[in-house]
Amino acid sequence: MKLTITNLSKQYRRDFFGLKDFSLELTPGITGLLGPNGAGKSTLMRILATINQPTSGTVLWNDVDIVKSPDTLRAVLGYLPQDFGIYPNLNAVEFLEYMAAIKGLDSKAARRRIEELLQVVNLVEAAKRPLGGYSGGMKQRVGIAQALLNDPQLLIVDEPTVGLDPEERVRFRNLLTDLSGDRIIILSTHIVSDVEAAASEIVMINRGRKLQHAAPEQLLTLLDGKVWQWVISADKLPELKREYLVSGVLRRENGMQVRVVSETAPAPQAECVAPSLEDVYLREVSQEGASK
Ligand SMILES: Nc1ncnc2c1ncn2[C@@H]1O[C@H](COP(=O)(O)OP(=O)(O)OP(=O)(O)O)[C@@H](O)[C@H]1O
Repeated sequence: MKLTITNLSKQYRRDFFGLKDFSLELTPGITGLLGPNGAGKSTLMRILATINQPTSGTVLWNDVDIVKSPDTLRAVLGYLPQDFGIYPNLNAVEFLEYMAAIKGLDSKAARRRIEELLQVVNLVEAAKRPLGGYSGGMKQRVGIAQALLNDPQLLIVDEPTVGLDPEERVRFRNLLTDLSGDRIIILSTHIVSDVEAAASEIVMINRGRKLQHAAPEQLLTLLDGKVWQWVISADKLPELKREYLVSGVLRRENGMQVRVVSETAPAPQAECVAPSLEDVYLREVSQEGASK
């Protein structure tokens, strides 16, 4: 089972590409697609979900071209789009039955699958309540349930934690981890903590281009010996930000504890600390365009 993306580009205007020369090979497990707003994440996911067509490049699902033969992938695809709309007057069972019918599932098999899925997403008790009264997290769990109706081999979830409170976000992350098994899951987000625990591989993207693709622990090694921490007085912060990439600031009793990414010690009292994925992400996004 593999998804092979080669030199994929999507041109929106004469001088603007939403995605540019993007190549990637994915195998089972969770891949976190991490990038700021407007980076090109949805553009990529909509092409992979066979909703949009690329301007150039290819996507192969087990060596079959998904642009020429979209149905091969559609049969085994689950997709939770960013702007997933629910029907507020339907309850979860009615909604899932409706989605199963759209997907062409046999109604008896669908009923069994819906019962199973309501357990998986922990919505058995709320199953007969109208979706309009659900919390953000519950709506996203119904969204995942509809994406899982056909037991997909490729599951694409686009910014699923937007609008969720911290507890719901953790619950949703755990749910995805439980689902990983023998399928390819692509999870897009601009929030580092959404992917650092769950994803076995992370792809960083900005301005339509791939910046990095590696396991989280490999990415951390990029900044070994390059993250520094010390305390400064608050009035020195603007100057520090002009000169260095400041990846974190914490208020302390004796001033501001700053975290800085720098090749060499930025101050005599700066202590070298272990890099975080957030440091790597900020460095990649800020360095992009500059020479590395
Ligand atoms: N249909 C379109 N026509 C023109 N430009 C578009 C279109 N769709 C997206 N874009 C632009 O392409 C770029 C990438 O957008 P995309 O939605 O893929 O980013 P994203 O990483 O998913 O960010 P967000 O989370 O903010 O949606 C953005 O600059 C966006 O404005």
